[in-house]
Amino acid sequence: MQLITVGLLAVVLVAAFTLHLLKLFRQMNDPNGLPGPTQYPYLGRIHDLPIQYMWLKFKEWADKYGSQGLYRTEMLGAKFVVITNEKVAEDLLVKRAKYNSDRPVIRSLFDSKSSHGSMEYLPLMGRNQYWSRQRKLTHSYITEATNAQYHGVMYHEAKRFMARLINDPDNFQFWLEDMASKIMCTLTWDDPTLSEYCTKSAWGLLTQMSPAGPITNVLTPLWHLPTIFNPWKRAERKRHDEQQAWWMDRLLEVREKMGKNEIRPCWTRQFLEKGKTTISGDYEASSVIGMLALVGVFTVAGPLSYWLVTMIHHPEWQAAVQREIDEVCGGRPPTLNDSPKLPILRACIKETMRWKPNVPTGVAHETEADDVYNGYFIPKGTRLLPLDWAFLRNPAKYPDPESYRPERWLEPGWPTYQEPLTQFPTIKGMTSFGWGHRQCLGMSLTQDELIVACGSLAWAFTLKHKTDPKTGRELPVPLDKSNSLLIIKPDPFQMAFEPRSEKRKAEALRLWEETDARDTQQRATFLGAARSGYQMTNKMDSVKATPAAVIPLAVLNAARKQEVLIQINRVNTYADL
Ligand code: HEM
Repeated sequence: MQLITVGLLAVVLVAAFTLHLLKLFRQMNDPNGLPGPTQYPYLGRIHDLPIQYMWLKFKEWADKYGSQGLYRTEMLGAKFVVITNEKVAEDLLVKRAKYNSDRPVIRSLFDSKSSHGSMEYLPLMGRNQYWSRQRKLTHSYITEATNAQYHGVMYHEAKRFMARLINDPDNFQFWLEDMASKIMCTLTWDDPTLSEYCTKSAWGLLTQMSPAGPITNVLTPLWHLPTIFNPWKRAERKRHDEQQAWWMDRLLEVREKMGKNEIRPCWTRQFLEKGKTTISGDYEASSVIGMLALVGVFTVAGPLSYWLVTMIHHPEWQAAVQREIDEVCGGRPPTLNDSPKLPILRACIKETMRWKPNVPTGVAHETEADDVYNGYFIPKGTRLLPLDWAFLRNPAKYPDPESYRPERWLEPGWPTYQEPLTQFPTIKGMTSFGWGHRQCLGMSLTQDELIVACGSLAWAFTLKHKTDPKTGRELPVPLDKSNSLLIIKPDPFQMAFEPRSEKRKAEALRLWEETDARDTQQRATFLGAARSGYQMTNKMDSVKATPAAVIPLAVLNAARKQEVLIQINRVNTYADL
């Protein structure tokens, strides 16, 4: 071929590609479409959307383009509609929930939506049969636990938390997460000793699913590199398989203990006792129950950490909460029965969650059908992002939104004030818990746990800046430093937990010794009764003969392990999806 022919061909190709780019550019920036930042072919707006503190950039765009409560953007071909106004969220995610309740794929997880039957992560599942039955099960278990007064577990762990803070205050961040984890492990498997691994496992999954986690969540084509060149896929395979095996081990252990009548009421036992279920088998059961334990760790630890930060920066509100608790509870830590008489505590908790929301970007839904909203076309497959940071900083609803103002929940005249104060403020129904068919199932549990934990902290300690022993200066507690995972928490910082008096310190330690001794005694009595063949008679304690009690356990467990291996292999074959 002559040089001139090659030259001409190159010119034609470049011209064709340029025309194609121009056409794409025009389509992406259609003046009749939703407003939004200028989009560039293929890239969308990936080049200037920071991974760190992504919600701040989304909010900056909201202020510029979101006057109608929503705007559009794209990232490497993925279409987003960012929702910045509660009314629009209500219209799109609640009123049109029927076709706006799917989830987007998370690239760095195998089969995150369970479209191929992995059945593993309820909050990330598409709107499919697994999601539907697992949501029902999760909802009924949490509701039943609430009705059965699970609060005893919270009081017990809050007392352990206080004692740990007295004995080793510098390790407070670990104790805080461990408290949330122990509560979930007790409710799920009746075993608080599992907490450390459960927390580790929870953070592993959270990192893997977050845009700020593996680079393959943003530069998604990298995920498709062959496994041999693909460190992300290999790491995820290891994480995934370990997590699933651990969940299955927990189920098998409970079944084994049930066979010997040695397990107290917990969600896993509840599941195994029930004959009829829509859950397909042990693999799915261990996943839905395991996921329930995990999800209650990283979510509740966020507002609890921000409670510490907030109280240090607002000693006037800390003092108000302490006064209220002292008046209402007469020298003992608050319980949930006191809650109607503790509006200041509830207002400070709610304002902490408004001021420092721990899921600031919100969780994306995905549309399942083309739609037209207020004259704007929203194609099928668009990710709808309810930007919680924007909802909670709406100055019309929250005047002076950048300031911590618990009085907005307590004094008539504020747009958010609601009576009766015995019931309001409540965090239930906050935008932070999401929307429509996908709304969070853990709102009551979160509210109860925060009242018990934050109330106990205010009863026992004054939360303060720590003083640098060398300089005598206060160590800073930053207000705006956090990680950027989907569920955030403040970066590590130092602080002091000053017992409110020697008497209270001694009382906090005594309360822990008392509850610990009682728990040890109850467990021993239960085991003793089980080993002597005594059948528990109350409703929650009646363990019926289960298949595990009939089939030799070793045989059964080997069969179940096989089921896990088969399922894990199936999931591994999704690696190329
Ligand atoms: C401060 C605490 C929490 C916050 C801010 C929070 C927030 C959220 C959000 C934003 C969603 C997604 C909603 C949507 O897609 O519209 C969600 C879903 C979910 N949450 Fe929570 N959550 C919290 C605590 C909990 C707890 C303690 C549990 C359980 C023990 C829990 C269980 C769930 C479950 C199972 C889902 C999935 C629902 C579904 O996809 O159908 N959450 N949560």
